[in-house]
This record gives sequence, structure tokens and C-alpha cells, in this order.
Amino acid sequence: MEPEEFDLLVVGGGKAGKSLAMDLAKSGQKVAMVERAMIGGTCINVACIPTKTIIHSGRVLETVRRAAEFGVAGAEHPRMDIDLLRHHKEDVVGTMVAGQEKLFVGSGMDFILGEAKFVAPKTVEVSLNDGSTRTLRGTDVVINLGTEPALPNIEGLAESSVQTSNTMLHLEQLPASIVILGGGYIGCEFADLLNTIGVQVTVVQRAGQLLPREDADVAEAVAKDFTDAGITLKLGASAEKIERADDGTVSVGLSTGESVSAEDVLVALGRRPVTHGIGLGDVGVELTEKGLIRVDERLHTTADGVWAAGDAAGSPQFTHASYDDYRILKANLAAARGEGQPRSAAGRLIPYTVFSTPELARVGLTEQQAREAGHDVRIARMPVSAIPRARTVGQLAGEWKAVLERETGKILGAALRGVDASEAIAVLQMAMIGRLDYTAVRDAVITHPTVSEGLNLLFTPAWLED
Ligand SMILES: Cc1cc2nc3c(=O)[nH]c(=O)nc-3n(C[C@H](O)[C@H](O)[C@H](O)COP(=O)(O)OP(=O)(O)OC[C@H]3O[C@@H](n4cnc5c(N)ncnc54)[C@H](O)[C@@H]3O)c2cc1C
Ligand SMILES: NC(=O)c1ccc[n+]([C@@H]2O[C@H](COP(=O)([O-])OP(=O)(O)OC[C@H]3O[C@@H](n4cnc5c(N)ncnc54)[C@H](O)[C@@H]3O)[C@@H](O)[C@H]2O)c1
Repeated sequence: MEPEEFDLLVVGGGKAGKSLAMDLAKSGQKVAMVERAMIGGTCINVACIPTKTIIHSGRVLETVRRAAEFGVAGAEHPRMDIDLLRHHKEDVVGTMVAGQEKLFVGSGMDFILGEAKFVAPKTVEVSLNDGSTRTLRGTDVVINLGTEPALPNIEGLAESSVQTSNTMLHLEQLPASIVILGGGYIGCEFADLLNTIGVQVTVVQRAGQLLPREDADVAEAVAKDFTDAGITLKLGASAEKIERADDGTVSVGLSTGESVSAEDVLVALGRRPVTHGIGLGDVGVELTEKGLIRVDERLHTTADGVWAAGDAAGSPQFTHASYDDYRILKANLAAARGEGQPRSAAGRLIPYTVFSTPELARVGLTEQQAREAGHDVRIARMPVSAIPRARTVGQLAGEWKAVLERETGKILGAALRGVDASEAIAVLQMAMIGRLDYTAVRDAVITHPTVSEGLNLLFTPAWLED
């Protein structure tokens, strides 16, 4: 069958791919985008949006529990209703998915629901959901396939019907207790949420600290938040064996010789790219040992005219990183036509937030990374209780830490742990992008009383270490 020809063929409708497809379709190019299941991609369907929706519900529950403290009477016995919670989450997701489909169609692209397989260079065969097939070729092809929960080869895991971040979103009943394997982003966010809504949580983490990319003092503070809240942590312990008994109880054997058991197990041990079995190698698109699509700094793959983006291309696993991949691809496709300058993905400043209680927001270098890179470092460190806004909202937990270059006062990075840290980090990030030194942030006039106003305080002598 002769392939249908397109200027741009996007395979997998993740953040980068869908943004590019809409843009180029609107500009008059002939664009097709193939998506096998999730309209709008992972983030909207099974990741950021549903998890942050239910995390907010957990915060609402916690606020109602503390109602009397805020002067509100009559809210004595709040509890999470799992059916209402699920419906609320589905409502938020459903509304966004419907909005996405409208945008796709409105852009003028050919939006195709089906599974793509590469059958020739720059050419895919799509098994449509109605059973028919289409063959499509792009002058340029962008692969944006994403990742799925990794289920490592742990004895008994495959037979124990464990939960993943996907299945947790469809639970019809909450377990009384759960063992979470993995103390990374997903493990920490689910541990905090489930604990807030009344599940007894044990986290098993192979590394010696939660969130191994963070400074040890920051990770220790998160661990203390967790244990103070009633979460049990098993750090430096690997899950080696899983067994589900006839009564449904699951026990997990650890490398330490201990065993932990609960009603259920959530596996949060990283994500693997969905790049196998779709013919990528046959058309010259090389994969790395981890199955990621090999790309250069411009996000070009090893096959001519084929580009890749997002998690599966090895970009940091965040939706905003994939969105930046879209910008890079847009610039590089234009540059390939002789319009404008190419862009590189190297050296990007990519912040992130762990949406636990309180939030941990990060940007730039950790203290350890800065020291390892040879910087003479100065630390600013302040308790969140020093920020007036934290008082007015009754959220005093946490600490802000910023890493400065001693000689220049340049801001190298920060770890803000506290209420609304996810918002305040963007302010600091803008200062870093604008190359402002810490005194400019200290002396800026910032609205009172806001959380970001804490940046005025953080850099005063009271909180600057020698
Ligand atoms: C539980 C959880 C919470 C998260 N929370 C956050 C957060 O708060 N903030 C944040 O920034 N990031 C978060 N992330 C990470 C974020 O979701 C990902 O980094 C982001 O979604 C990656 O998008 P992507 O562009 O790589 O592609 P994806 O959005 O993964 O899209 C890839 C698409 O390709 C499709 N596809 C795959 N194979 C084929 C095929 N053969 N044919 C056709 N289509 C195919 C898939 O169905 C999918 O829709 C979270 C992740 C998880 C799992
Ligand atoms: N708020 C956010 O931005 C957000 C939220 C969730 C997920 N994400 C993205 O999703 C990705 C995947 O998250 P994740 O939490 O699954 O992976 P992760 O890589 O962050 O954490 C997995 C953890 O599992 C541990 N581990 C590995 N094998 C183990 C074993 N056998 N026993 C015990 N522990 C073991 C590792 O030490 C590691 O810390 C992240 O890299 C992140 O980029 C982002």
C-alpha cells in the first residue's frame, strides 16, 4: 500500500509531540499524529493531572481536619470517600481529555487513534482501533512515545497482582495498609497522600535516603516529615521477594533480612520507555541500553529526518521538560529549512517539585553538586516559619535552602521545602535565568504577605551562613 504523505508525522501524542503537531498544523502544514490510547498523553490521563488532583483532595481533608484551628466549627468528622474522590479525579481528567481532542481537531491535524509500528524509513503502519490499518509517511517524523511503570524482575512480583501508579488511580477500595516499593518521586507522593487519607504506609527504598538526587540534609528532612506523620521508612533496603497469601496479605522480603507486610503493594521503581517491538531498530532509530531513543543535543535520532522527544528520548521525566523539547524541535525543524537558529537541549535549567507535605521544590544545583563542580559555596537557610504568609495559612513546616557562589553572589540552586514551594521556586528560577545575584532578589519589592516574599528574607544576613 502506498503511504499517505505528511509534512510532519508525530508518533505518540505526548506533551512535545501534540504541541508541535497543533502548531505546525495551524501554520498550514499537513500533519498527522498517531496516539494509541491516551488522548492528551500520560500527564493528563495517568500522571501529573490525576495525581495532583487527588493530592489536592488530601490537602482539603487535612484542612477540614484542622477547621477548628482556623475558626471554623461544624466539620468534626471528615473522611475521604473513595468513590467521590475517584469521580472527582475522573471529572477533572475527562474534561481535560475532551478539551485536548477539540484542540487537536481544531488545529487541522489528522488525529489518528491507533497503534503505530515502523515499517520503512519515516513510515508507520497504524492498526486503527476499528481494526483497519493506515500507512503514513512524514517528511519529518517526531517520536514521542513516553514510558510505563517498570516492573523489575523481583521474585514473586509478577504473580502478586501488585499496584502501579496507573492502577492506584482506579482503586474502588482503599487498603488499610500498603507497602510502597521505591522512595523516589512517585513513592514519596503516594506515601504522603495515602498516609493523609488514612492508609498505613511503609516505604521500602533501596538507596540510603529518599529522593537520592537531593542533598542528604534535604532528603533527611523529608524523611523526618514522613516519619513524624506516621509513615514507616525502610531505607537502604531492597525488595527481593514478594508473596501474596490466600487472605490477600502481601509480604515483602527485604535485602536486610527483614520482611514487611500489608494489604497491598505499590511498585514505584522507575519507568521504562515503550520503545520495544515497534520496529525502531529496523528503520535505523537506535536505542540505548535502557531502551531510550538515542538522540543528539538537537533531539535528532540516528535516522535521517527522525526526531524524538520526552521521557522516551531520555529527557528529564517531567511534562515541562517535554514541553521544552517541543520548542527545541520547532526551532530545529525550522533551522533545517534554513529559518532561524537551531536549539540544543544541553544545559537546560529544569526545575521540579515533589508534591508531598510540605512540597519540595528544586532548581539548579544541589549543594553537593555545586561543591563537586568546584564552586566555593555559601548557603542561605531559613525555616519556613519565618515567612509571615506561612503564619496566616497555618503551614509552618519546612526549610528553604539556597546555594550561592560565594565570590559573585550568583544563585546556583535551591531546595525550597514548605507551603507553596512549587510557586516560589519559579520566582527564584526567573532570577537565575536573568542572572540576578542574590542581593537583587533580597532587595526586590515583593508583595506582602506572600510565600515568595520569603525570598527577601532568605538572603538577609540572619539566614546566610558564613
Ligand atoms: C504518577 C506520575 C506522576 C507524575 N507527576 C508529574 C508532575 O507532577 N509533574 C511533571 O512535570 N511530571 C510528572 N510526571 C512525569 C510526566 O508525566 C512525564 O514526564 C510526561 O508525561 C512525559 O511525557 P512525554 O512527552 O514523554 O510523553 P507521554 O505523555 O508519555 O506520551 C506518549 C504517548 O505515546 C503513546 N504511544 C506509545 N506507544 C505508541 C505507539 N506504538 N503508537 C501510538 N502511540 C503510542 C502513549 O499512549 C502516550 O500517550 C509524573 C509521572 C507519573 C507516572
Ligand atoms: N512531581 C513530579 O514532577 C513527578 C511525580 C512523579 C513522577 N515523576 C517522574 O516519574 C519518574 C519515575 O518516578 P519513580 O518514583 O517511579 O522513579 P524514581 O527513579 O524517582 O525512584 C525509584 C526509586 O526506587 C528505588 N529502588 C529501585 N529498586 C528498588 C528495589 N528493588 N527495592 C527498593 N527500592 C528500589 C531507587 O533507589 C529509586 O530511588 C521520575 O523520574 C520523575 O521524573 C515526577
